[in-house]
Amino acid sequence: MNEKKTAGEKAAEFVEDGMTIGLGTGSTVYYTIRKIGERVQNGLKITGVPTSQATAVLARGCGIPLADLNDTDTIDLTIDGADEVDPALNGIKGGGGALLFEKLVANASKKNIWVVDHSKQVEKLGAYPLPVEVIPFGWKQIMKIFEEKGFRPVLRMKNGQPFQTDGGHYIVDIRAGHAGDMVALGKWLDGLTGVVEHGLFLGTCDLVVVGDGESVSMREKPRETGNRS
Ligand SMILES: O=C[C@H](O)[C@H](O)[C@H](O)COP(=O)(O)O
Repeated sequence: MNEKKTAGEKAAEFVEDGMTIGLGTGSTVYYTIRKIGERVQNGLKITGVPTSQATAVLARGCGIPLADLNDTDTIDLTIDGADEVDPALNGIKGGGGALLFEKLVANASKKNIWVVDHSKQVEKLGAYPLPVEVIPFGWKQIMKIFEEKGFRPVLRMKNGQPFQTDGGHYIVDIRAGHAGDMVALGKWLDGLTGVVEHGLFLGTCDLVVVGDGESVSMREKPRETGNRS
């Protein structure tokens, strides 16, 4: 069973006529975008706000009308993937390098749904390498800081060159498992000069749709979960 497909397609059912929809990035939301595209061909009227160049290409190919985030007042719903999700629906994102645009779109959205296969569910965040987007100038200085903290940083590469995000930045993947308090880690990263964004999405997700074997399950954010960051 393709759990990414079942979860991704299920989430497309939340899209309603007239909505502005944030379109996430990755191999799971791919199926959501394809399904939304089918519904658009059958008369659904929506506007999509893509979170990456790859998603813009995919969505355009599916016939989904697109708008830039700068030309969008409110996004009704964003559907996106995730690399890890904990029981409070906090997560790590950015395995595909789209975290900065994804966070901007998510923060502008009234509701956020994540689509994942069952392997992405974890009790505690941090086993998955946490992507940190940094400016290319002086990136080695930031690596040093991460090394001193025991985060074992790795500059993400592609075809023998540093991987470049759609925003023109680099990604440093760090091992954050031992950090414990992810809120504190997020705040620390927010305050580091040269760090543009990080892949901790805390309090962002309202509903997760999980592909699990033959079935799909859904979990809502617990009420006590704090503000987005
Ligand atoms: O930068 C990429 C995004 O955060 C993706 O949504 C995330 O990596 C999950 O992707 P996938 O569904 O391909 O596992």
